Amino acid sequence: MWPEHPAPLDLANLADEVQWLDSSESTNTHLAGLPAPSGTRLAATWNQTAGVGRMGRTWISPPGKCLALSVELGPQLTPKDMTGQWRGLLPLLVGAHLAQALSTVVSGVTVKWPNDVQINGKKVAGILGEMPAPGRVIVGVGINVGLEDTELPTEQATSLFLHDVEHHDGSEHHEVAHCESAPEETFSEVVRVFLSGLTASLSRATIAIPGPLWSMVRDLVSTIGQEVRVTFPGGREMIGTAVDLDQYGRLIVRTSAGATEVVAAADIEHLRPA
Ligand SMILES: Nc1ncnc2c1ncn2[C@@H]1O[C@H](COP(=O)(O)OP(=O)(O)OP(=O)(O)O)[C@@H](O)[C@H]1O
Ligand SMILES: O=C(O)CCCC[C@@H]1SC[C@@H]2NC(=O)N[C@@H]21
Repeated sequence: MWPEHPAPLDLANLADEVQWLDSSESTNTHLAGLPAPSGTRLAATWNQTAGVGRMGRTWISPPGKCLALSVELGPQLTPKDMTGQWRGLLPLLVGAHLAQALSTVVSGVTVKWPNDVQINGKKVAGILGEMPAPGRVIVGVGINVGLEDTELPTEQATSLFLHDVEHHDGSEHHEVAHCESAPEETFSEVVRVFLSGLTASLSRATIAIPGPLWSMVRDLVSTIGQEVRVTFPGGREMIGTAVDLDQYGRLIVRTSAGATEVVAAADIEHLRPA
């Protein structure tokens, strides 16, 4: 069972400043309200009461069941030009590292463009990048950890608990729980893999994104190759096949009439494999 009151995670040394919060309205908003840090700053809680999602939506986090974690990248890790290649690629890079970390305890993890992490096509985590002031970048992730099926906010959502990973010991048999360690220990390790991977990638790539990093991201984006419905801000819709990701993290979509559209911001629905 996932504990009703999970213990704080051990996030020591994962950022220059680490704040574990008993509760927070929104860990992103919490960090944005603090003065800019001189290094990286991390805030996390099991009890986020007014989580913010993409496009002003609500992020639902039942108490004790959903990890809310935000990191302000700080001067050393913030990409120098957030108007160019990084704008679209940063959320994808975060998603790719989170997918890799979750893959240590469950199989079938991919990234749905632009910013959802899914297990077998269902959303297990969402990512929200925000720039509260020029040069400040905060990346927030909400991970559905202990939700039972009656607690899922939508039919398209899932949780790690539903994949039996709360005691996972890192062995090959992802669907079976064998280990004696506390679920919080397992999950602290997942977060450690996620943040250390993200930090290492960012420290290698503050100006442009190296090709191998872009390829790593592209390989995890399950949207490529799918037939998709694209809904642009404003409501225009388009159906086509997502054929690739460009160097700016935009999705290339080809319609059946042969037109190609480069999509920078939109909601995507996977219809069926093309
Ligand atoms: N804990 C949560 N887990 C999953 N989805 C959530 C949660 N809380 C709120 N939602 C929101 O429910 C809505 C429906 O989720 P759905 O999986 O259909 O994704 P979507 O519309 O493709 O989402 P997105 O716009 O983030 O890509 C989304 O806006 C999603 O962000
Ligand atoms: O899929 C989405 O719409 C993005 C959800 C992002 C949720 C996380 S939880 C931690 C951080 N704090 C927030 O208020 N939102 C992000």
